[in-house]
Amino acid sequence: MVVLSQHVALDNHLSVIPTCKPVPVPVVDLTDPEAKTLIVKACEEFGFFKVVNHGVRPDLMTRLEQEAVGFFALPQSLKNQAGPPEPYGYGSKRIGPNGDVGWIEYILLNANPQLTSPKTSAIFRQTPQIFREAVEEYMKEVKKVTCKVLEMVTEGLGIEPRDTLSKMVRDEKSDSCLRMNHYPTAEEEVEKVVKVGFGEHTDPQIISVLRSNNTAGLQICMKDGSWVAVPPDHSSFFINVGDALQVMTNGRFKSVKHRVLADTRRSRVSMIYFGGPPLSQKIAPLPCLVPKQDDWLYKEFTWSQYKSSAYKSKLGDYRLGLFEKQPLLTHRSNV
Ligand SMILES: C=C1C[C@]23C[C@@]1(O)CC[C@H]2[C@@]12CC[C@H](O)[C@@](C)(C(=O)O1)[C@H]2[C@@H]3C(=O)O
Ligand SMILES: O=C(O)CCC(=O)C(=O)O
Ligand SMILES: [Fe+2]
Repeated sequence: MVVLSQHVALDNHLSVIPTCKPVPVPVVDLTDPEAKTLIVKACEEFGFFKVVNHGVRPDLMTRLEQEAVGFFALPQSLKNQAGPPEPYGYGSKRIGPNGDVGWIEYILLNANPQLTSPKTSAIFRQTPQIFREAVEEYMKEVKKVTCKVLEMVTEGLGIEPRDTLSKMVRDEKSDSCLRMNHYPTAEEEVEKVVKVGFGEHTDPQIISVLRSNNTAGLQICMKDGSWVAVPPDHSSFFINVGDALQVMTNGRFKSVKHRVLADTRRSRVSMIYFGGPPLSQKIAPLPCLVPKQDDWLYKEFTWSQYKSSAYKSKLGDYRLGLFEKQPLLTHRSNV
């Protein structure tokens, strides 16, 4: 694998990074009786894996992709009517509220259909009814995959009841969202060096379920700090462990750092379902995994507290730092 060198500043805001070689990632067949064991192993080792035999119809995935491509092909002035995102709506180049930028345009939607915002309505005003239908149907299906994976996680870890995690996503107040990203093609800046589409970060939620077209670009960070390219596969889902799951497993699962580089020949279109808990949900290490509070690496917080602090952070910040417990001093009687 090519060792990555330092980022190079470009126009003061976009970075360029040399490419790195693709490596195979763990693949889990959801119909395999061993799936839950393989999922736990992948979450411990990588915080990332690919899922096949997930049960979502391919035509549903391609329909949503086509509709998203249709939206991104609209005149800029029309798309801008649905932006800037707050945080839902249409965004271009700017990611989040704190100055992050990327070679990207996107739509961010709340997964709860009752929580529409003016920006979200503007997206659906610009697009045919079939777009809204494709979004709704896709979200229903991808939510099932999310819950199935979470139930395999709890079973694999011996957590009871098995819906301990999935019920947070199934809850009608679950704070899940759907993001559709479009990374236009980008010329090579210098030899083998391309633009950053989405800078390195971890996802805040429980798990993220990603589907993309067959254009490369996604990279994940390994435990030793090296970056590896994930070969795209338009018929599979890629699962990321998010910060909330890292906390609930007391750090046994790692929230995977990842990023997207723009491709030089083809545009990339991805859609990611972020499975999140309700705002009032308390997040802490699960007592059945870590019964003694003294052993908890994190303080308890609500998802609402975590979200507010995440939205004050920059993309690449280590957001869990604020919620880590100070290591206990060993007991000394005469101090
Ligand atoms: C820079 C930011 C964008 C983000 C909110 C944040 O302040 C930090 C976390 C970012 C992230 C990463 C994963 C998802 O794409 C996202 C929707 C999320 O929940 O956290 C984005 C946020 C965003 O784009 O609004
Ligand atoms: O577009 C992708 O492939 C990944 C994007 C991502 O990491 C995100 O939206 O949080
Ligand atoms: Fe992400």
